[in-house]
Amino acid sequence: MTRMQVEGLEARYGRAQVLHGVSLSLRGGEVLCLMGRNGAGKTTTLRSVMGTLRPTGGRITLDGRDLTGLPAAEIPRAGIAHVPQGRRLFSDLTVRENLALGLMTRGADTAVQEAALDLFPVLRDRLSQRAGTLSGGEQSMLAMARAICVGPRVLLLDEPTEGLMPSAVATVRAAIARLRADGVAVLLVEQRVEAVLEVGDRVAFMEHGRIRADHPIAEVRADPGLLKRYVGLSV
Ligand SMILES: Nc1ncnc2c1ncn2[C@@H]1O[C@H](COP(=O)(O)OP(=O)(O)OP(=O)(O)O)[C@@H](O)[C@H]1O
Repeated sequence: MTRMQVEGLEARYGRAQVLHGVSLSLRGGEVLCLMGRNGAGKTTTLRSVMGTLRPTGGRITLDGRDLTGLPAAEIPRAGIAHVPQGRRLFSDLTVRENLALGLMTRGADTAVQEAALDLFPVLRDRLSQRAGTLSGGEQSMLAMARAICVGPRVLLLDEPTEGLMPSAVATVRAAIARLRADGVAVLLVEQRVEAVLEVGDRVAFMEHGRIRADHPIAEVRADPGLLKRYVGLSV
């Protein structure tokens, strides 16, 4: 079974150290939610795992293989896909072409694309449309569909439902549940508590570039003090 381990990850922007030894571990078929206040380092953690920001310390392993310091292009090939903030689609390329780039990453076959389109049927009608002309919600769904086309063992999602209409939010959550059932390990940065409680198995709370607490979802439900302390939310 898939297992990703992050140990003592450190990262900086220029002279400012932002991650001070982030450790977490994630298994296939599990959704780990990363929560914390603005600026806690959630996005930086995902970027450091993907190698788009080169970590200055620590180790990342996937099923025992050390991925630390690999060029950013190698990380998706190793099986970790990312839906970043801002989505980073190729806006001049069509929906079909964006998905094809996902498929090429690890040589997934078109059945994987069909499965992704089954999760986001709205994209099926827009395969020839340029990504840049999709609505914001459709772009978010395309970014997720493209990541699914990689055929990842681990999927990193940075606030995938941000700015979406309720119906699209439900579609994205259903997709996360499907991936989990298929044994994908999901690391989800999410601000919305109800989303975390619905799709999460565990919550890791970040503060000032460190993981301060890591709890099964049942404990988060039972102890609203955790959300209040680390996210400033009353539920
Ligand atoms: N490109 C950058 N250059 C310099 N500092 C940055 C850069 N990106 C982020 N930071 C800083 O690093 C810290 C962590 O940012 P990060 O985006 O990881 O936080 P976050 O937990 O994802 O926050 P949010 O919930 O607001 O998205 C913040 O203090 C932020 O200002």
